[in-house]
Amino acid sequence: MSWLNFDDEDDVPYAEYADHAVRERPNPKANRPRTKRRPDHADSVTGMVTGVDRGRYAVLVAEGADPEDRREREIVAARARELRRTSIVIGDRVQLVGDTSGAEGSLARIVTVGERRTLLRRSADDTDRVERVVVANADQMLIVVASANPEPRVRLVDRYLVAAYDAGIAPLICITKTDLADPEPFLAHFSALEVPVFRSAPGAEPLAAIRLALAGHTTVFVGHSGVGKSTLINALVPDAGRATGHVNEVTGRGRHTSSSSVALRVTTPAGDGWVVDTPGVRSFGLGHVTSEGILRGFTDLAELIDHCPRGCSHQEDAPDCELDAAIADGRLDAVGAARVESLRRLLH
Ligand SMILES: Nc1nc2c(ncn2[C@@H]2O[C@H](COP(=O)(O)OP(=O)(O)OP(=O)(O)O)[C@@H](O)[C@H]2O)c(=O)[nH]1
Ligand SMILES: [Zn+2]
Repeated sequence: MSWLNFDDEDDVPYAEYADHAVRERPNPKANRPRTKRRPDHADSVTGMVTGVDRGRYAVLVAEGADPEDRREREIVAARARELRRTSIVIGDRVQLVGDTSGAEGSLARIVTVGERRTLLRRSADDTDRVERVVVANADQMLIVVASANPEPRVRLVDRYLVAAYDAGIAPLICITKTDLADPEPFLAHFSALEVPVFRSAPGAEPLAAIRLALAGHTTVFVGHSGVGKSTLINALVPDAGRATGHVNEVTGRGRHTSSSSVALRVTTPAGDGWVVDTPGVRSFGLGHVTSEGILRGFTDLAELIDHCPRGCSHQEDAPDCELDAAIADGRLDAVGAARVESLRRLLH
């Protein structure tokens, strides 16, 4: 049940939710406005969004979270009209009213979206400033990349790292298909970052180590198509079919489910964790990230950048950029120089 509360804020007071609380419209036909009902939604139930599909949300209510009905259960809900313009995503903590029994065919109503601890965002591309929310309240990102087939791309991993650091999410890397190619030359690009790395091959999947890293966390899995992300998730969550919050399964709407994001519970000897799969997320534009945010993705260069002239753009043409000096005098080796190149491409 601990997944419901963040470890350092057990028993989130109701006021924490007030920001996004629904303001009920006065009922013009009644003598008194409906807002007289106080406190608002006192009978609401709190849960976590585990699936989203076309205006329907799967919300998991933890065991004991509802004093009236202590069962853990998955509830299908729609959003209250007042929340029409509020995005509700996987990982959101929401409050529900209406039929919260979770019985087949029942539909509850989301009336409040809780304050988000983190928000992983992306843009369609780097020029697009409209951000799309990928997941709320994740505290880790597992970047899945293959040693070969598809060929690993430094630039894509850089993007994931920037998005993670910008959102305050701790990155992890899992490199798959180490049976097909030596992963070390690729991993060398990231060795200075101190990001935990898992190496995986058929029959030698580091499942125990990954499970340990997932316990007590909400981890969003990202990766290019074909890297083996689904293979990994199926191995980590064998009963994914039952535990998922795929709204489609619940609502019976016949839509191909593999493109919708979902939160899956992973049970480990060290406690439960949540895995968020994002199969529909193909591009990872960073149009919404500031250059400071991008720099946060390059912690290995931070010390050098501290010595740059004030207001340095760190671009190729920047006068006296410390990054150029470090490449010239050998403080940065070939891998370091490649990191600078990555940074400069992202800063464009
Ligand atoms: N050789 C090798 N093949 C692997 C490994 N892991 C996964 N594969 C294969 O790679 C292919 C793609 O794996 P998936 O798990 O479907 O990849 P995915 O990342 O989920 O891809 P999408 O479903 O397109 O998002 C499958 O044929 C897997 O059997 C590995 O460690 N080594
Ligand atoms: Zn500079």
